[in-house]
Amino acid sequence: MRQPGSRWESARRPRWWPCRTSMHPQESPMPRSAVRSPDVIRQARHLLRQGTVAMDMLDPCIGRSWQRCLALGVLPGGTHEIPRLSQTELKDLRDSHDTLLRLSDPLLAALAGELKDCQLVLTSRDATVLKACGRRFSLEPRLDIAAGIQLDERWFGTNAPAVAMFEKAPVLVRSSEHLLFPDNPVSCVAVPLVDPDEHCLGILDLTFDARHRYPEHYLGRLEQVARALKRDMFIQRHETHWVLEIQSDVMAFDGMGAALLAIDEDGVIRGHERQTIAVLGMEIPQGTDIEALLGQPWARLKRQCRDGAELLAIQSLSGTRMARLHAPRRWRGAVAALGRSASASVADDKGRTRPCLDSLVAGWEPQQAREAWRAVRVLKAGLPVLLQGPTGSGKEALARGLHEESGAQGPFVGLNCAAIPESLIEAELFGYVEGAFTGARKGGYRGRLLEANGGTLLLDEIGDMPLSLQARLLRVLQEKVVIPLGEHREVPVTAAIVAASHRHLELEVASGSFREDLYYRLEGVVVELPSLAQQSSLVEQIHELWQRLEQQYQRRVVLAEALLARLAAYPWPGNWRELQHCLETALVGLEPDASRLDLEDLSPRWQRKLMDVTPGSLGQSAPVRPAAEPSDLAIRELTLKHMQKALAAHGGNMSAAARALGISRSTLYRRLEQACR
Ligand SMILES: Nc1ncnc2c1ncn2[C@@H]1O[C@H](COP(=O)(O)OP(=O)(O)OP(=O)(O)O)[C@@H](O)[C@H]1O
Repeated sequence: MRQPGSRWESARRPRWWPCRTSMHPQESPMPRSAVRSPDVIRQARHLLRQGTVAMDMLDPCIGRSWQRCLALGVLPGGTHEIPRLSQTELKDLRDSHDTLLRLSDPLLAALAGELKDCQLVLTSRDATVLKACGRRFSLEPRLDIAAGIQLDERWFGTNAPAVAMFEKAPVLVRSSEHLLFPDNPVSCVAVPLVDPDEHCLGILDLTFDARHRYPEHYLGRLEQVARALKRDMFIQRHETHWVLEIQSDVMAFDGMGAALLAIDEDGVIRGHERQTIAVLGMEIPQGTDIEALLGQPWARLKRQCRDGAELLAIQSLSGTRMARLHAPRRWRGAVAALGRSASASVADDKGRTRPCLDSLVAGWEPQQAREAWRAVRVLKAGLPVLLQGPTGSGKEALARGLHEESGAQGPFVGLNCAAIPESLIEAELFGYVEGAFTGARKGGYRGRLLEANGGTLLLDEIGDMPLSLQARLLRVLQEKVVIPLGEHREVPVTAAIVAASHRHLELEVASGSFREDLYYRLEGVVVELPSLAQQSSLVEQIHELWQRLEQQYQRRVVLAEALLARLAAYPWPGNWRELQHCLETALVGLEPDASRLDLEDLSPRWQRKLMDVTPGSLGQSAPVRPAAEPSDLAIRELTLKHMQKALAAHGGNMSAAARALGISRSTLYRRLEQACR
């Protein structure tokens, strides 16, 4: 384990230039401005040919690299081949760096989209290229930087990933400092990527035109990415905890010098990142109470986070600090990462995020939404509710939302009455004892009703339940007891029942296929789910769904405005299911490095469908949804969302966000101002 203060702890060093880690006053008596100038480096190369590394003329980390190369006999003028891994070796290497590749993917995709004129290179811990994307500079073929090439100094001489690996610090290598290839017109910056324990995972490198005047900006951007990766890993490691990210400085919002604390539900600190001690200027023993540290009620901080006030001002020993509270995964949705309320969605056990009740009813008429909230209260009181709506309108999603909102401690259990043969529904629902019938499981089966005890049972497509079972179900609802098949005694049922159907049950009653008495028992609260075409804020809803998908697939992709407008104008006959399928396939089918989704990126079938619908023709294509006409307000909302998203994706950097949106910085300012008016 490395000690605090080791060179991996890049975020603790002051941000000055050049090569802050390796600069040592005694080593470089020349004025700082002179070191690294092309003339001085030329003189140093001249001396190198005579076997001397002129440390006083070079940036110290470059000087050390030249010394290593000299000792290895790697000298300018060589034309040898540079080793590359075979496909099998490369696959093995990539497999052994799986975590790095997976976690860095969304960050690199965003960076590649932002820095189009650069080449972005991710290497292994020993500087072998795992992945290269972005611009390709036309260098000699043997220098072509592609996956599998080994950038070890033994072959490649001085280069940024290898120097960063040795120095364990961010580095800049200017074109003429590349020992073997001084005439290549590219400079490079590289940073080590480390995990929260300061273990090196790999190196991130950016190669760019040597004429660029401010290479340190590139280095700063890479440091931000390295920091974000480390933070994401910490948060992921503590996914059941709250993570409080405290900025080192009240004015700093880039997260570079932040302290990270993992806190449990009761406010007890369960872990912290190494640099936290330095940032807060104090030891933090495990088990410390966060309230004692901050002098602020923990419950209030959590509430603020749930209410969406993610950026918090907190008091610490050294004064006011800005902090960000990340909710545990149970609460966290994609939106949380992008600066919205953390309670808009919940994650299921497969890591997919699901909308919560608030967000499910966001586009509904107020009266319909009120019924959904009434249903929560009714369920809490132990009475059944009925959900009715067209296929794909989200009945099951709503049932889950009601269950979560009701605060039930037991599980959510579903039974689709249309999906199981009539002969099996009875056993599935009511359970049975061992030997109750031929083929009964050894030990019997509790049945879904009892499995859901203390929680919620969704009886989906209840209109398909056989009439004979409807009578038994009615008894369960009235008496709150069940008699499993082959059993003689009654077993209490404490599950709340949600029934759902796409059929109009009142009509089914009239036609005799649904029992009238059961219908009356269920119709106390009927929530009618609107079709997607009847919902008002479709733009917003598509946005939220997109963010959830981004979270699920760990990608950051901007949805082009023109495409979003078309999606919002499409009538979606298959409702949420169709919309979700369209967006999900679009996202997973997108090139791994793409950072934006346009109409042209969709499958030809979807392109054709969406081409036929324009926001202008919306009135004709979806007459039932006049509210979805892209009003000024909707367009303003859409624009604001897009800009906010781009800003969040680029850590608040206006220039980078403007570039990603394809507009100038001043236009971005102007549009933000207009949208917020
Ligand atoms: N408000 C919503 N926001 C985003 N996705 C939703 C929403 N509602 C439903 N979905 C998604 O749409 C799909 C269909 O939803 P669900 O199964 O709940 O519909 P349903 O009405 O029960 O369908 P069916 O009548 O065919 O059983 C699911 O993948 C669900 O996650």
